[in-house]
Amino acid sequence: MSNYPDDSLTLHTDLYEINMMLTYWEKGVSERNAVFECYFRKNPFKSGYAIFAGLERVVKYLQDLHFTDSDLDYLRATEDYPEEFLQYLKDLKFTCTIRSAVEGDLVFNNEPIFQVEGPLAQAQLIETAILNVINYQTLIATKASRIKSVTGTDPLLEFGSRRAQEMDAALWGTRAAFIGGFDATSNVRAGKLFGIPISGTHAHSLIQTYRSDYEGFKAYAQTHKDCVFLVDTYDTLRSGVPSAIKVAREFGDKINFQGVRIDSGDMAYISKRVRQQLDDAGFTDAKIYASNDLDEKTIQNLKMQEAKIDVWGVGTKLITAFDQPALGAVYKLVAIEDDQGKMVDTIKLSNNAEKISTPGLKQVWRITNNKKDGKSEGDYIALWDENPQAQKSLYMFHPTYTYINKVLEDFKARPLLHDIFVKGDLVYRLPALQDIKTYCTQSLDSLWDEYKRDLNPQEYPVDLSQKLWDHKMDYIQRVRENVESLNFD
Ligand SMILES: Nc1ncnc2c1ncn2[C@@H]1O[C@H](COP(=O)(O)OP(=O)(O)OP(=O)(O)O)[C@@H](O)[C@H]1O
Ligand SMILES: O=P(O)(O)OC[C@H]1O[C@H](OP(=O)(O)OP(=O)(O)O)[C@H](O)[C@@H]1O
Ligand SMILES: O=C(O)c1cccnc1
Repeated sequence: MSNYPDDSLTLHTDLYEINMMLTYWEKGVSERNAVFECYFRKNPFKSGYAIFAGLERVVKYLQDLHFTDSDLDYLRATEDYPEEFLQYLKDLKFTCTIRSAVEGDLVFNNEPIFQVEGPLAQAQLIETAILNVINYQTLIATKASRIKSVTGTDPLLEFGSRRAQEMDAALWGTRAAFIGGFDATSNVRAGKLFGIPISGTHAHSLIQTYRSDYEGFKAYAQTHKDCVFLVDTYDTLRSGVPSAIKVAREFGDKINFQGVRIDSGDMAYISKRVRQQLDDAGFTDAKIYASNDLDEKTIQNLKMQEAKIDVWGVGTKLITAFDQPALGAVYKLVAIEDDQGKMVDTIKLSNNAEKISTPGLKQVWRITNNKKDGKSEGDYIALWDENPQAQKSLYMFHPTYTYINKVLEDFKARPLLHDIFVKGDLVYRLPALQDIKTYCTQSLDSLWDEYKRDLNPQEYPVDLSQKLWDHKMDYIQRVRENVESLNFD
């Protein structure tokens, strides 16, 4: 496929990032301190929240960030970069400070969820990979959480690998789904690499091979202890389930007859009939598994119809984020060192108020009310030198509709962005995946139901401190005046 001996992730970037690095390097600003922040503008799936995921992969990517000889050979062969610049790339060492939300935490639209501070050229280079990873994994963890919100305590199996957008998406999507609430995956590699429990039944091909449900189930039972039989190959009620029951009776204790899987038809009607058949045969503990293009809407609807389904297998609609294939997180420069060595905040204007970036290095504070079961009151974005923890009361107001406001007296504020790397050194201990999953559940418990409901959730407050809001308005004004004073004639 390639003439090059290695495939380092350092080139997993858009060409324009390296082109900008060249400009910064030629102009002597590549080592200036810069701050970029990553955020998304709308919660995905019209959800009231998102679940942050992707940090582990980003950490591994950054730990190994360096241009290999073959990366440089490739750039030499394709781009017209000066040799001295390639030498600069060769010597480049990652020295940025990274602050980030942690995996499994709740994150919301229009707040920084990942922050990079460090030499401009480096911070520019890593934009693409960071967005690539966080956009996808956060999207899938959120979709998984939405599906989990309707399945409750029913086991939830991830079946998406065959439909995912290629292998990386299958693997890391599965991990994100596990964080968001799935219990197990059919992807064996994800089990090996991440320790996610693996689970599997069998396909229609097994039955087709033996040409009858009975012979297929028998062959499986002769070779496996745990058996879940797929009963819809020919006729679920007249052949599939009766054959499964026959085999389960014949094998008795030799197998662990866990249940049957249905994969087509009207799953409410069929599952009820299947339940009756299993119960009548005395297999009251046998579970009914269901799969077939399921998502949170279908599952909720099936529950409403009192379908007798115990275990849910979900593939395509989860792993491809079917109803919203991109999160749309962006990476914006919010501050840069000037030629006097002083940090200057920057802004990106837009006609659309939502698209105007918020200048300056910031921290996001999650505000909880001590009086109301410790539930979240909202997020409060403040300039880095502010400390709401030290304040007696907190004035929170909507950044656009400022008449929506409240004053909190008895509150806690905890920072959302944690130090991950400090000047290139990893200072964060990556948690075990199970702990991330548990943390995700706890985080969701801290959110009022109004923000969690599937349909038309309330908008969770993501507010700016008064100081930051004033600062932003001041910048908008200043940039406008600057533009008006320009004269190109
Ligand atoms: N009772 C139900 N209420 C709502 N949706 C259902 C119900 N039963 C099944 N579904 C969903 O309806 C869709 C039916 O898909 P489709 O039209 O492909 O039918 P099928 O039964 O899978 O047919 P095939 O035999 O070709 O696989 C699936 O997404 C399935 O999850
Ligand atoms: O429907 P999804 O949510 O995407 O879940 C994954 C699907 O993959 C399998 O079908 P497939 O037709 O690929 O193989 P099979 O022969 O095992 O049915 C399985 O039976 C599910 O229907
Ligand atoms: O184990 C299963 O039943 C399974 C695995 C992958 C896709 N569909 C079903």
